[in-house]
Amino acid sequence: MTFKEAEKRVEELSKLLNKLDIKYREGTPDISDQEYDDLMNELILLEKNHTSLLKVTSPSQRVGGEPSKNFENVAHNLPMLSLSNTYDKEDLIDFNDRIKKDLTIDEVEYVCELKYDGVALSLTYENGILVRAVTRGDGVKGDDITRNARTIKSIPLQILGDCPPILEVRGEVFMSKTSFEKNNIKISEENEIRRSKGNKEQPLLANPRNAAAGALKQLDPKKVSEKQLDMYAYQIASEDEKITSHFEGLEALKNWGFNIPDTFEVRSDIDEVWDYINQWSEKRKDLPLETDGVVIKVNKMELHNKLGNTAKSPRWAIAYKYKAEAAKTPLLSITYQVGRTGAITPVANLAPVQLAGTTVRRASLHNANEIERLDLHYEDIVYVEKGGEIIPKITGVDKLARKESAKKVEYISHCPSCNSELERKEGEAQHYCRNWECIPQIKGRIQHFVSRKAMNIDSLGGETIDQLIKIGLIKDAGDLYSLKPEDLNQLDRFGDKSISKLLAGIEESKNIPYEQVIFALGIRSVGSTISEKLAEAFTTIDALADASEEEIAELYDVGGTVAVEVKKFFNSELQLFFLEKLKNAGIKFELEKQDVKDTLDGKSFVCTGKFSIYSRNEMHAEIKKNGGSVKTSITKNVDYLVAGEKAGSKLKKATELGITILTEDDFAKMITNE
Ligand SMILES: NC(=O)c1ccc[n+]([C@@H]2O[C@H](COP(=O)([O-])OP(=O)(O)OC[C@H]3O[C@@H](n4cnc5c(N)ncnc54)[C@H](O)[C@@H]3O)[C@@H](O)[C@H]2O)c1
Ligand SMILES: [Zn+2]
Repeated sequence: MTFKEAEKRVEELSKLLNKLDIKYREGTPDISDQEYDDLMNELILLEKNHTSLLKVTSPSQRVGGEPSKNFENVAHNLPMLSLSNTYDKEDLIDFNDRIKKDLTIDEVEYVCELKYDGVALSLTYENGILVRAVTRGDGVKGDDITRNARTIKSIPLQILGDCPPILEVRGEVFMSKTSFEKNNIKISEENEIRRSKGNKEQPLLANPRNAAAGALKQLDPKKVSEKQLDMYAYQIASEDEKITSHFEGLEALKNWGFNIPDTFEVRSDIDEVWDYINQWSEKRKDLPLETDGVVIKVNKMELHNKLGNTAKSPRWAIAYKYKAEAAKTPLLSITYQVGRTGAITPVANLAPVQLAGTTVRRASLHNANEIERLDLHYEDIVYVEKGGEIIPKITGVDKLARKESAKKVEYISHCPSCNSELERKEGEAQHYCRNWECIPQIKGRIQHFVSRKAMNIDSLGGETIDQLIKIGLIKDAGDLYSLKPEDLNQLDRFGDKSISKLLAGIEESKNIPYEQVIFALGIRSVGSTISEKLAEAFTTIDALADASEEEIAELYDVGGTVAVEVKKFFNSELQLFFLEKLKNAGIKFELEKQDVKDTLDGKSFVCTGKFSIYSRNEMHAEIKKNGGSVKTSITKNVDYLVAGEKAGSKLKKATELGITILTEDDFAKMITNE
């Protein structure tokens, strides 16, 4: 490579790495970590061979991100560095050889720790009290997020026992796999409500690391606490003569009350380090948090000082990273699936590739925007990664491998099943087929109807539904209730046992409670949470059918979109025909009364302000459980206003209208009949 070529490549790589950093921090990396690290290593090598090309602004010289404008920026006592990293055993051997040579010693003892996948945080304690928590930022200065850090349970606010008057501890803040899942379930549930109100949905958390970073930067400490973050400490960064080894440091941290996992170990040479790496390569998947490698640190503190740091990382440590669960494979074709609501989902068919122990053949593409975002072309080589979902995700495209003749993927304009023209509303991501009789939609509606959270007829599988539709035995789920044994005899591979099992399942579904029946109807925007709310408010199907749009929209957490969809459903001839069949079959179209007490005697309530005993949702649930109803706005028909702290305009209006005002205590007494 000539100097000119090297210069050009350095510039190219710097630009690319800067761009990739931004996408990575946003939680939507364009490429896998390993590929990023390969590009970084290429840059480092070029800069090493052509020292005049090395600029202080190069990505190779920079640590992490930038401090943000939302928090006070604080300079670190000692810079918070990154770690040099490798995916190869060879590099570990080189690392060990170099240390031995530099220090002219024969043996080096190491401590191995797992590399926790989160964000670095520095904690300062003065006389044992936590006074400051600062993020890594650009390595020199970071964000003061002390208030947020205090909400993390595994961060001690006060040190146990004796400690130096000034103590700086560094560690990794992370979101456990369980919290990550819980947080995403919560977002999905909240999205159901947002959707129902026609509000914008919140994106799901991309991965635990990104989620932890995002949570730490919330401005409201209460929001941080809700995210259930954790922290593992991994280093004492302040002077402490008593501590002569990293191992002793970790033990001291443990005794002072820090959270230290018991996965760290002392290893007496590099071969033993390699054993540790192998030992954890699979086992780490059972740990409560994501880890992406092993950090290998020289044990003796005195050697740390002798070895010192580079601009970006300490010379006494290295990270060995496990190869990411990502793969590269050609895109073969795209299939467009039609869901029960007519929504179209594009799915990428891939050349089979091994990923995290399974063979991957398909990946979800979500919608036209996603295809656009990836700038996907036919025959592209794509990167697939396995996240939390079952179906892997395409994270990027190898644009360098793209053939010049490759054509951009154009989204379909007509339904792949019935050929109706597709519709896409302004501002919506999804395309829809609007043909009611489109076969996959019929099948989807029936599958939804029999699903576990709906009518729970698990003896009816997808293939059987296909056959029943094909033979013409069913057009909708209502027809299931008139199926006879002799009808089912016509099905392939469906013996007497299967027949009686299916019929029994159908029969049992007549006991499914009303709120689940509402969900089973498959009204758009009506998920299981909304179904429960509708069932509580309109205790029979006729009451629901007769409810006005305003009455539905007025229900707490329900909103306009649901109201429109419910009305649309009950105004549709086709749906009325379907309902008639269900009615004749004896499906439960009424709420069972046993759970409802009549303590509140049908009175209506509005709740406003901040409460200390109940959350708003709990209070609403109590009202309904005790036979009252919940309204969202004050009118003269409201019986009570329960006013918490900072009640505001509703309190004023209620007072003007002479509505009885209750405190939270009054309310609690009322429902406990005190
Ligand atoms: N895919 C992409 O597009 C993309 C883009 C940018 C960065 N990245 C990835 O991010 C890396 C750079 O991030 P980085 O600078 O935070 O480096 P890093 O995350 O690879 O390593 C340094 C960090 O490891 C953490 N750590 C975890 N466990 C530790 C332990 N036991 N002891 C000490 N430290 C521990 C510390 O917080 C430390 O700051 C790159 O190497 C790359 O893999 C990927
Ligand atoms: Zn169609």
